Amino acid sequence: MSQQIAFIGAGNMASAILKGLIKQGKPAAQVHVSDPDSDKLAALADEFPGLNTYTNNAQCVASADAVVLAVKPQLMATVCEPLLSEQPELANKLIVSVAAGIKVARLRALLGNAKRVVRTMPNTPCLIGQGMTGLYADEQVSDADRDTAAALMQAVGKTAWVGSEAGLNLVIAASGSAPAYFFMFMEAMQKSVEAMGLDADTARQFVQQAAIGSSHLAASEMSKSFTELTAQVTSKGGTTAEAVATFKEQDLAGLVDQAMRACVARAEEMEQLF
Ligand SMILES: NC(=O)C1=CN([C@@H]2O[C@H](COP(=O)(O)OP(=O)(O)OC[C@H]3O[C@@H](n4cnc5c(N)ncnc54)[C@H](O)[C@@H]3O)[C@@H](O)[C@H]2O)C=CC1
Ligand SMILES: O=C(O)[C@@H]1CCC=N1
Repeated sequence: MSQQIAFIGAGNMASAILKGLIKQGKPAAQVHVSDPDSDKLAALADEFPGLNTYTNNAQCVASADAVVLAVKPQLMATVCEPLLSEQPELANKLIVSVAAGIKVARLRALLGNAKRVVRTMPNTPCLIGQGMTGLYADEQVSDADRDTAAALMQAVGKTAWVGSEAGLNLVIAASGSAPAYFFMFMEAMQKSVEAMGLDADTARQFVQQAAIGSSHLAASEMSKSFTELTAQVTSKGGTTAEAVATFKEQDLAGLVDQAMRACVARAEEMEQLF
């Protein structure tokens, strides 16, 4: 990929993706990033000599072949409208959005009826190259552009296409927002054993390694369902059975379902708002 790639916004997601790209061998000189926060830009420029940094979005996209929109959804309209008026060529470039809740049709409307729009939904494990990104594009987007967008996100983890735009909101619930659920669960486990007497560092170490080991085990045993993997831990009349029974009595699955549905509902609401 020898294209010039521009990132609008130098926050968590943009910096994760651009770091992944450069670590994979893309010359920093082919990467452009803009943000009003010059401290963020300076930190990235220190880490990646040759990286092109800007506080002006229009300058950032001027020579770009592909533009990654990585600002908060609430800001998308206020970022895109002046950018398009200063750089009308933007409408002809490949646009890759990482924003939740901004549909392709809305992005096209904000970007002068741009055809080449790909929506993506990454997650924060992209920061360490362990991300998972869902991608969606409609029939107006060429295979070459799809490949470019997927290659960008593959710099920071795995990717999968979803067949419908509504499916991307389900990816938000299952993956984009999901690190927060796992961290909350881990925190609740840590706090509980701390309250029962384990020191905080030891508690975190055990909970964290249990999570890492469990997810690696699940990934290495793809033929086993999560139910089967749970059964493998659960001795009849033993300790796990008591914990599992408590989760079932308290309807953990129902609670998770409610949270996932609230997440999807907010994504749908954002589609109307922004
Ligand atoms: N954080 C997450 O777990 C995920 C976030 N996303 C999406 O990624 C997008 C960015 O989120 P984060 O990276 O978490 O946010 P962030 O707050 O870390 O980054 C946003 C960046 O945009 C910059 N910015 C603000 N105004 C700007 C402007 N006018 N022009 C250029 N840059 C401007 C901010 O200074 C900040 O550095 C959002 O749309 C979000 O929906 C998608 C998947 C996961
Ligand atoms: O909370 C959010 O809206 C973004 C999208 C997925 C993760 N963070």
